Amino acid sequence: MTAADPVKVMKEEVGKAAAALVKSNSVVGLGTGSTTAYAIQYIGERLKSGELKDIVGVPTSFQAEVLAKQYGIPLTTLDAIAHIDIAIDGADEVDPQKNLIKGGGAAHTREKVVDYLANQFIVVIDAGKLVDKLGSSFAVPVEVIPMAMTPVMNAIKKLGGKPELRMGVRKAGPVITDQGNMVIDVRFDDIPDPVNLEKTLNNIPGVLENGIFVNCADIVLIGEVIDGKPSVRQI
Ligand SMILES: O=C(CO)[C@H](O)[C@H](O)COP(=O)(O)O
Repeated sequence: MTAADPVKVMKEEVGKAAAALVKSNSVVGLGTGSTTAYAIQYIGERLKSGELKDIVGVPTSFQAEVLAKQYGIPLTTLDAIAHIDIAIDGADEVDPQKNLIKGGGAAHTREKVVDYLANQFIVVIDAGKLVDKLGSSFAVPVEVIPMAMTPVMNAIKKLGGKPELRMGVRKAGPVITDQGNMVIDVRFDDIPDPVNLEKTLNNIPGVLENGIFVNCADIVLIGEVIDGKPSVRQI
């Protein structure tokens, strides 16, 4: 028998813990990525068992929509609801102030809309996503409308960033977002002020949204494996 992948174990454990926080009669923002996929699965299982009743989901991506349908979670849109009670979403980096870099799945634009609207935003990560400073291990994803690609890249270089167009895997050419745009991944040697960088990037004409999320996460659930046993702690 092969040993279970510890990162997968952490993701499942933390996804399950987040799903347990969802209450009946609520509107739930459904995030994107492999960790949130477990939360969606367990929300679906709680619905199926009757433990959870009358919830509707707001998906943050095509992936979340497909998974929600697969696990029997009814869906709605932002036009049909007055608020979102809770959103569950992953992250690529989390700093001690609970600022995030998101967008590893190129879904950060819709994720930002849904996660910021939620009364409670729960971030689900494995312990490897914790960093002292944002940008230490992950580039900042920036969604750009295709005709503005070159001027946006030039503007980013002037800010000291190193931009790289995200390319598809098992697809020739760039990654195309759910909105039909492209993603530039930007490495910064240092991000001393994430609040300011988020605004500065979004002010470049042609940028739709970037993956820095500040002052937004309420709870971060962290999946860990300690002495071979999976556990979840929160900050
Ligand atoms: O921001 C995201 C997608 O745009 C994801 O939430 C983030 O990339 C984390 O993904 P995973 O849980 O697969 O590590």
